[in-house]
Amino acid sequence: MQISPSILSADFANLQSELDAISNADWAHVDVMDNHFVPNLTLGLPIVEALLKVSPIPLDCHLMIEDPDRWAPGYAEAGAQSVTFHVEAARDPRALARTLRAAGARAGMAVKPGTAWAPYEELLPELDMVLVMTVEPGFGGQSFMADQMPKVAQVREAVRRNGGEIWVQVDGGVSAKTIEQCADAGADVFVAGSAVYGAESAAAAVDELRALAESHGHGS
Ligand SMILES: O=C(CO)[C@H](O)[C@H](O)COP(=O)(O)O
Ligand SMILES: [Co+2]
Repeated sequence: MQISPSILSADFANLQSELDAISNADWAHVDVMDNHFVPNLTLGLPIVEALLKVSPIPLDCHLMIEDPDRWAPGYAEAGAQSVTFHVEAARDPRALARTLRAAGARAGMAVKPGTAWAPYEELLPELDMVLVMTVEPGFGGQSFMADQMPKVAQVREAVRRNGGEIWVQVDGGVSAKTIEQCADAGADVFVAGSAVYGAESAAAAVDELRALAESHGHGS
């Protein structure tokens, strides 16, 4: 069970200290948005390169961008430890996942709430993580979509069948109120932005979320 706080809800003027505040987390989730794939603009490769130099924990880069086939490899080459692209935007997800792995990153593939999982199951051997979005991508602080839990369970079942060590991540509206149902459905990596950075102590929120997930996990 791993916790990946999203720095989307952090103070962008003080990202180094905001990363230090979650050094007890497993990953720092970095939401890259390009104003095209989603109607919001955050940060890109130069900022990720700067964060990689100072982060006490590895970076989990969630690319909400058009043309990830072109842009995602640069994040892996820069040293990002995990790079997740959206399958809706990728021209050749299989080749892209292979390129990310060859550059030394874990390869993640994300599916939006309206995207079915079944057509992509055959890509599992190329992947280290599947991200099931539990909000429409684009903004932090949105309401959790419990109707995505059957998809989380479907992905977990496919991972079991595939036999690989593939993580199942949920992202969007994850909090102390919603994390247990995600763990019950089969998620094992939990992104939380507002629930961590909106808390009085970000580190305490990370510990609380991890304890809740671990008490409900599927045991892998
Ligand atoms: O990818 C994202 C939005 O597209 C963010 O990672 C996500 O929304 C985290 O924020 P919160 O926990 O506040 O929902
Ligand atoms: Co995200």
